Amino acid sequence: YFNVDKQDHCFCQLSGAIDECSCNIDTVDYFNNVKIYPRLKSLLLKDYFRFYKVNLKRPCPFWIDDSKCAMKDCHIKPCPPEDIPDGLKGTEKQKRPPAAGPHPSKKYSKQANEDCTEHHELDYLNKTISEKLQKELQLWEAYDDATDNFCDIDESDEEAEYVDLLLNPERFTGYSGESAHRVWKSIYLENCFRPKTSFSFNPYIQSNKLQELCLEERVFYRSISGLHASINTHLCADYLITKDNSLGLGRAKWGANLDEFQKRFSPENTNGEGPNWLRNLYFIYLIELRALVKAAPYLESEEFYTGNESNDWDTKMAIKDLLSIIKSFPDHFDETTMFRNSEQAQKLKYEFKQHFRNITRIMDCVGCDKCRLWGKLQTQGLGTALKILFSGKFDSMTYNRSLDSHNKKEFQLQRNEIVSLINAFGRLSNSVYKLDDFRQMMR
Ligand SMILES: Cc1cc2nc3c(=O)[nH]c(=O)nc-3n(C[C@H](O)[C@H](O)[C@H](O)COP(=O)(O)OP(=O)(O)OC[C@H]3O[C@@H](n4cnc5c(N)ncnc54)[C@H](O)[C@@H]3O)c2cc1C
Repeated sequence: YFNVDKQDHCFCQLSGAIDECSCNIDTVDYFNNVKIYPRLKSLLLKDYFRFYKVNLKRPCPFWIDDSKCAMKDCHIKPCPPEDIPDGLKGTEKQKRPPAAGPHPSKKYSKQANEDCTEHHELDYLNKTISEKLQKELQLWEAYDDATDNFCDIDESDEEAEYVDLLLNPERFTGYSGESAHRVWKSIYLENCFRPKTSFSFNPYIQSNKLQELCLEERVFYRSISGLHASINTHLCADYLITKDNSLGLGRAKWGANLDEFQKRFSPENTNGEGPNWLRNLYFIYLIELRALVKAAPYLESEEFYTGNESNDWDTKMAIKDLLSIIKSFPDHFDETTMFRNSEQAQKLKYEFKQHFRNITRIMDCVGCDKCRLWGKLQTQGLGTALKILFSGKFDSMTYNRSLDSHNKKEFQLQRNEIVSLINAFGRLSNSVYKLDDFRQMMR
């Protein structure tokens, strides 16, 4: 009578409070499945969010990747130019922020000083700025923006192309083996903070060692592990069911694969870790949810321009509606407990950012185009969320204040950052929703 069905193991440990947060799994399940998921599902069909600009040809900066994806379906179909809304073609004029090198002020400070010495009347505060200096200031601003970023931004990269995300859904691709493991290994081994007593021969981190890490380090690990859990949930939820190759992939049958899900997440198959990984999925969900509420004043004033007035208006209204629901969530993640004041905290924040940037670069080593596309999009989305939470630029926004153009400029997010943020959150929302399907299938 008390025997818990063995099949239910992935879920019986998945209840109660979410680590580092004050809310629990059931609250998120209900909030997501009933309120967020249906809204995001229709929002992500809109043109503004559908086209993502990305360079999938960047070589892996860390090793030579000679992998081949196991399936033909790994390939990406880039968008024919005529399918891209006119308004989006115009965004290419945005400038790529200079890559972090020496601060431009170093390069320009001598010149700037020379300009200033011309105005030496003692009390006179000259507020005019020469055209030349204005250009320099813009460059400084762009530099500051670039150093706030948690990712390298592809948008203005000359080789970047628009990809229609609806034509290239994230699902099972067969990408696995040495190449996939090398990417995950390198993420956990070199780019996640590691507990001191973790075994050097095991690149993966055991959950019972996490208490050896400080809060910020745990947050970093849980976010990455949550992203990994989300990717693997998707490949189980949208699996190639019909293996008959004669059907051709266009006509193949896709659907949920419960065995695959249990293989990846049941405690028996994962040394007890599966439920912790799923818990981390809820954690990253809360991180991105909080970022959205923090950036709400900015997003509410965004035009979502694609050149089609009525579509753009619908998108704007759908975003407002989504954000009003997100604001009603009772128990948001509290990022103010992180990176508190001390000099050491600043150093930690710097490391956090560097580690994360490295992870976004590792995405260029993913040896399957479709996985690379979604890997890049989701890490950029998470990077944008972290920038919103920790750059300090979004701290002083209040919900009631509509942003004037000056304010807006100060908090500038590029189109691709917005697209990746909402799509990445859409992926997490979809994973939480799909977990419920698996839960039902096990009953
Ligand atoms: C960026 C990226 C994107 C991918 N996208 C896709 C895709 O769209 N479709 C597709 O079919 N495949 C995709 N893959 C491949 C997929 O994630 C797996 O790597 C592959 O299916 C092999 O799975 P595996 O069981 O060997 O374990 P992997 O998922 O490769 O995991 C390796 C090891 O990591 C540990 N681990 C597993 N999950 C977690 C977690 N959540 N948290 C912490 N540690 C964990 C375990 O010890 C495991 O043995 C992607 C891989 C990468 C790197």
